[in-house]
Amino acid sequence: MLQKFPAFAGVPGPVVVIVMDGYGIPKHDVGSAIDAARKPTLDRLFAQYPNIRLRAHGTAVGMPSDDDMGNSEVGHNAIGAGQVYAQGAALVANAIAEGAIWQGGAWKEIVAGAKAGRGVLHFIGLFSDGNVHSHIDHLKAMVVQAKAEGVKTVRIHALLDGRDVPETSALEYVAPFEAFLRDISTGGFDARIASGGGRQYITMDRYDANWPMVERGWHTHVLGEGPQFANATEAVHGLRERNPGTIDQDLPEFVIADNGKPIGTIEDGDSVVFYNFRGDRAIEITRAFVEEHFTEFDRVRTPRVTYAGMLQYDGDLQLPKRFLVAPPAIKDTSAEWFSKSGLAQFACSETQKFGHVTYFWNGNRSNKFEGETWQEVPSDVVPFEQRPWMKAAEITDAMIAALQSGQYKVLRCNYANGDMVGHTGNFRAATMAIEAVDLALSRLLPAIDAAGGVALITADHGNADEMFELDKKTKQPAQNKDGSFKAKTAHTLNPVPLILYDNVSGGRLGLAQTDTAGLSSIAATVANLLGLQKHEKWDDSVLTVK
Ligand SMILES: O=C(O)[C@@H](CO)OP(=O)(O)O
Ligand SMILES: [Mn+2]
Ligand SMILES: [Mn+2]
Repeated sequence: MLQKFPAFAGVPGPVVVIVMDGYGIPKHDVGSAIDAARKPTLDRLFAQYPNIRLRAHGTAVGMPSDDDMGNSEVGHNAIGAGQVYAQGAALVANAIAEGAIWQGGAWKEIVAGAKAGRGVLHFIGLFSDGNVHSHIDHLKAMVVQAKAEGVKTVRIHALLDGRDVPETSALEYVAPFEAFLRDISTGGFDARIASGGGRQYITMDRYDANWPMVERGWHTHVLGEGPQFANATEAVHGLRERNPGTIDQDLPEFVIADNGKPIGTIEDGDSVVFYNFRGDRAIEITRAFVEEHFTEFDRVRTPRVTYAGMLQYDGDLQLPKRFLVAPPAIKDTSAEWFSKSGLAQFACSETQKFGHVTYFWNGNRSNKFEGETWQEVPSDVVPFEQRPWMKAAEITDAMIAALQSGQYKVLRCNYANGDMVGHTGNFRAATMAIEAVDLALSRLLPAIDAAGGVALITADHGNADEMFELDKKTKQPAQNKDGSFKAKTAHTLNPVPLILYDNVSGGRLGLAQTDTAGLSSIAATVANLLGLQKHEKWDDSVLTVK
């Protein structure tokens, strides 16, 4: 049990944490869909309620450097755990720098597995330096090491990004990498990109939102089915010609073939490394490779392979069993300790962010703690610029019902809009996304008042706050040749707000802006609002009490 907090007995009603995914505090008003949005509720909150800025990127959320933007995994881990752990990006980079990864049993089995079969090692993963799901430098190091250890053939299945990096930057990664592979393919070693496609079109679905994406990925990588090209550079050019205006993340699949024969189908006895370190978009394809009885789609042919994830993606399900680097051991999360303190908790989001408020929140674990209720609102399967309101209204309905039930003392939800629509690069839709969240808040907050509760309104990282690429030199929005601004689809480095919506303490409660205030300050702040002290492992609360 958490101890009583002497300074404050706790609010009479529930404490609600509202995460506005992808809502950063903009530095530039040009290109900020948040500034452009009409948002009377948020404007009123910023004007009338205590609010501070929280660090949500870089080392404040366990990323290797402060040049790394935040993302949902590290953000929700930090919010839920109240602690900052060195995250996958940092753990893998260190394991490679120190060579520990090559000493691990999993890497040895991957190499031995490939050598015992046809000598083929496949790498599947996100092909960029975004450092949200993966980093291309990790892939490069593994290819070099595989050659050094006598693997004969490497085949890479490259998921084009354009979501964590500029929207049409694929060739900046593909062309130099193909040159590198050509250079290293000497002395009987043969390494090539064998297949690929846009990350939002094949393979990298999450939270069971769109299994046909994964099925397309399987057909591409494993079975070698799809439009054929001579190499990946030509594939990107060719797919762009055939799909004008389509940005990298949405490009269709491609297969590299010699004389009509795919060069990289996955066969019995091969080894396969899925080299993303982040789990949400790695779990479904991993299941397709490792599950004996698999019913999500017809695999047609199921090669017997030695499979490893870069990390273990789900600690409860042990998925996958073989992994190259141990994931952060996230312990003593807020949900665990609120549960041990006998508090009933409610978590809600739509499919696209459901795992964020459950699995990431609870330290990459798919099991509930006692007293937790999770509610998923099914997401639409559409390009979200076409429906920027997404499921904000339905999430709000579910939250209001949970509040009215009187059953829950701690509630949390995530509104996906600012992020998912921000990733489309569509400025007008992103302003509507923020307006949808504002409207949702205007309905949710009165229900919190009626329950005698308070809310902490925050975000996990920025996105809609910068919808244009900034020129690297001038730091001003970059322009296309025709004078239009270059759309930006990635997250930002901006801080996020923390607003304390409190109509119950009579002005006793406030928030302290400290230099270290970050997403990991939220768990302790929630505890204090509940009249409890923080767990000793959690970072300090930012609540002030008069
Ligand atoms: O869509 C995703 O996978 C990432 C961006 O790569 O966004 P978020 O971290 O907000 O989930
Ligand atoms: Mn997010
Ligand atoms: Mn995002």
